[in-house]
Amino acid sequence: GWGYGPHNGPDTWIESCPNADGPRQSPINIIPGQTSFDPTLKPLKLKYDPSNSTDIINNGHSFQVSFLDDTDSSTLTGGPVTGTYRLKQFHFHWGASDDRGSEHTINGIKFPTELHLVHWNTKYPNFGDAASKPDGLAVVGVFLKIGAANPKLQKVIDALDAIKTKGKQTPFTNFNCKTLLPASLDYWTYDGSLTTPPLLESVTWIVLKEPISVSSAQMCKFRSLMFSGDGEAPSCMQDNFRPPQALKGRVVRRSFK
Ligand SMILES: NS(=O)(=O)c1cccc(NC(=O)NCCCCO)c1
Ligand SMILES: [Zn+2]
Repeated sequence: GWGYGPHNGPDTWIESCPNADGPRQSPINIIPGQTSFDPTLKPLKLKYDPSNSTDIINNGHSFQVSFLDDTDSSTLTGGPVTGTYRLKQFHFHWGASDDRGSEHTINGIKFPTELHLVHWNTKYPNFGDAASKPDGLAVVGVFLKIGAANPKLQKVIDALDAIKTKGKQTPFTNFNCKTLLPASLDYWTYDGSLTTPPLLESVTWIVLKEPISVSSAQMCKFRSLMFSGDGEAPSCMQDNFRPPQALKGRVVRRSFK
């Protein structure tokens, strides 16, 4: 199946995923000087209930923390979206070294890792259905830059030992996602897609301008995960990012002057 290696990486995805060269693919390079301030954009409203987190899993492409999404207790409203989007999961993308790893870039600058908080539109019955609709998903992207160790990440980092290989999962309760957000919720927004196959063009992207911090040592812990499962040829989970895709005439709006 698809992956991030030389034989199954992003440049090969077009072979089995025709969306790969579609009109609204993600990620993109954001050029702040070419974005358009939109005064009609509302403030982003993120409400996260720590009791909704359930478990953390190594899915062979990243690790993700999943949430109970049977009520409106963890939601995204306002911002560029209409209606209510429920938090489903969050995950990260990162590099083999601190000089790369993010999927979105700013003026061509790569961050060492990028957090994705994935939400689905409650006008649809569930995530899977929403993922096939043009207004089905909203993903908040948060850049992380190298600095002091981020204590808010430590609970995630400490759980990684239990999910080293593909398919492993472990309970992960009472996690407050709010602690992973920067002080400012200023954002860029554009119409895009999932950044992994099936590359569905159903995502309203909301990329926060302000990064949060992560230390090099914490990044090493991310890189200790494996793409491979037990009994498979070992392969370190790193460079699990898709590079920026063509803008194809899309406008990137910003919520801040
Ligand atoms: N990286 S991302 O665009 O935020 C994103 C968000 C939600 C789902 C996905 N991709 C997928 O679910 N792909 C299906 C197979 C992935 C293995 O679990 C990507
Ligand atoms: Zn992602």
